[in-house]
Amino acid sequence: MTKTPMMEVTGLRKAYGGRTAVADVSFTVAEGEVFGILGPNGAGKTTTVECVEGLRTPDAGTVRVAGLDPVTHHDEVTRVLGAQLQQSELQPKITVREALELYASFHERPADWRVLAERLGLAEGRVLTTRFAKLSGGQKQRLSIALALIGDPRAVVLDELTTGLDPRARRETWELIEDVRDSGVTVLLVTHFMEEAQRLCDRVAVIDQGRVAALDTPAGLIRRATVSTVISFTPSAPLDDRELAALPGAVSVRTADDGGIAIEGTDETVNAVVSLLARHRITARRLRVTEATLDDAYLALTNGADR
Ligand SMILES: Nc1ncnc2c1ncn2[C@@H]1O[C@H](COP(=O)(O)OP(=O)(O)OP(=O)(O)O)[C@@H](O)[C@H]1O
Repeated sequence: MTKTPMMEVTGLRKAYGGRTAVADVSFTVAEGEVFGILGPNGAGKTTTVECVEGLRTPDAGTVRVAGLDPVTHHDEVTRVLGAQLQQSELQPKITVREALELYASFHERPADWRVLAERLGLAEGRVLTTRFAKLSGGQKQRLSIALALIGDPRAVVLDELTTGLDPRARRETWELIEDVRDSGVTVLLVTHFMEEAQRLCDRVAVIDQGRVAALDTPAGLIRRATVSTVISFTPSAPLDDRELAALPGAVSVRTADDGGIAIEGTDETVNAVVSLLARHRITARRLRVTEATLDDAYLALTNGADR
């Protein structure tokens, strides 16, 4: 028997007035997965997850969360799916402890807020008695994750969680998301950051102009975008360009005025270059191998532009 997916979005369409925000989006998220939604500004990411949360009604297509329609079964879906609050939903004067207690009281079977506060580093020092307005950016994000998890949900939506955080707070937040995943909670993660998607997500949907431009594992997206590996070095003696161009997987060979060579190819080409150099007893200075990253794949898939 196949398991019901945690989330299933099929042919989703949503327009605001005459303006189409989501034209055609489909994806399935399995239980326990960290699924990323990546895309330029205005691509339709937030609209998509708001439809998953039941905050917006699709114009066409279907959305299911644990098999339920989030609009018609809103209460049941709220028990399954935790969502972050918009910061504006919290009073500036509410303390961390009050916010945790208040939001726990909204749920029939809430998680123990003290355990959550401990897990998310909100129980240290005076954080629990600090007012929301006085928290640092990283602490606000941790509270936001805690409030998303307070109903003890099976899945959670995290939208642009690390935007505006410094690199250290961002890395700490990534560790928290990894903890959430390790506790078995499914994560739907909206992000602008390639590094974040590459590190955290099992699969990623790249959304561009309201459509899924590609859906794969981060490694699969990199392969699919046919961006390649570049091997560059300066040989101790001249090499024949034609011999380099004939190496397995080599796509192009460029020689700079200073004798530096850059070969675009694959992992296979890297090995072939090393053997060729050994055969000719040539040493390589400044040898570098630049692997394609999800950044390259993303730019290739979305034509590079933030709109
Ligand atoms: N409430 C709304 N009313 C009118 N237009 C909207 C509304 N919300 C979003 N839009 C428009 O719909 C399109 C998609 O927006 P959406 O917020 O879903 O994209 P996004 O990918 O999340 O973008 P960002 O990364 O900038 O948050 C954009 O052109 C946006 O201006």
